Amino acid sequence: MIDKGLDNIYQLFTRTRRNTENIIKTAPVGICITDPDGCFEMVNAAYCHFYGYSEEELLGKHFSMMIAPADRDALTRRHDEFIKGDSIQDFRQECEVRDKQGDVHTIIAEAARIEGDDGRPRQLTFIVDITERKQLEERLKQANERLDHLAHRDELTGLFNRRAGLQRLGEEEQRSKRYGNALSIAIFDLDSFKAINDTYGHGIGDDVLREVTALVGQTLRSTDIQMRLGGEEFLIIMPEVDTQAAERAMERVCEAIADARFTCQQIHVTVSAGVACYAETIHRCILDRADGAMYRAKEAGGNRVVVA
Ligand SMILES: Nc1nc2c(ncn2[C@@H]2O[C@H](COP(=O)(O)OP(=O)(O)OP(=O)(O)O)[C@@H](O)[C@H]2O)c(=O)[nH]1
Repeated sequence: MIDKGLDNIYQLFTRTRRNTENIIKTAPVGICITDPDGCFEMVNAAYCHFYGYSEEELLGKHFSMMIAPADRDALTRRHDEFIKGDSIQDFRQECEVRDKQGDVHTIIAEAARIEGDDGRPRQLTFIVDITERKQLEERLKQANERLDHLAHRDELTGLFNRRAGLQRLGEEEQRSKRYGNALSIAIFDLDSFKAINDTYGHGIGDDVLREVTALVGQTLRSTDIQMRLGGEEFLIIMPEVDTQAAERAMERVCEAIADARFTCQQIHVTVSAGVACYAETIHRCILDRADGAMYRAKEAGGNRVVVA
């Protein structure tokens, strides 16, 4: 009677062990066990299939053979600390790995510390392939960046477009009002640009716009923001710059442009600029004041700066 009971328990124990082994073998996720030195002690079929190695090729080898070189040292250290440490019982990490063919995949590795039959700790790791999800995320990110670029940037010059520029101006005006910082703007426009288009063609006209704005960007401070209002008219926002400094900056811009020659046609270009400073007490919009000053610069013959 007693023997029969023990026999049943033994059968149950054997069946449970077989079931556990079968679950690990047939699990659709890659599972491995690494010893305290980081060498494979067990790999299941999904693990071997994912990496393209046979079980014999993996057992006894160090797990870092699959890790991308850039992550290898950090993950080996992490494995060793995880095996040694007693505070962290499990961890989850995203990393890049390479299969036998050299193809790169992104995986999420989730690990738990278990005790081996020799009483020493082991790392039990489950891996999930997230390569497709990562690629999709990357494509989505690029598409969003492109959309963002199209919505806020001028295609020809790469500068902020009118909508983004005016929004930025509104933000800078609010900041100036709140903190009492100086804020100047300048509007500049290429003189007789129509004649350039008419003489050299629209394509060269486009090149002139690109090259002139690039030169203006180099002449300004990195904190100044240049944007295209439309056509050959541009706005520069100069946060924390007073009227005199803004006037000097625009005179430098005018000079730099007049001294340069643009495109393969060596075209001489001049600009007219109007400068205005933000002041709460003046109710006329800063943009209109700069625009008015710019037209006075044009009327006075161009290639000059007028302060509103
Ligand atoms: N190539 C090119 N030309 C443009 C672009 N946008 C506007 N234009 C041209 O810019 C010229 C602007 O002409 P006007 O408004 O008469 O100005 P202007 O000839 O510079 O004369 P002033 O401003 O009085 O000095 C027109 O010929 C437009 O076709 C562009 O993106 N590329």
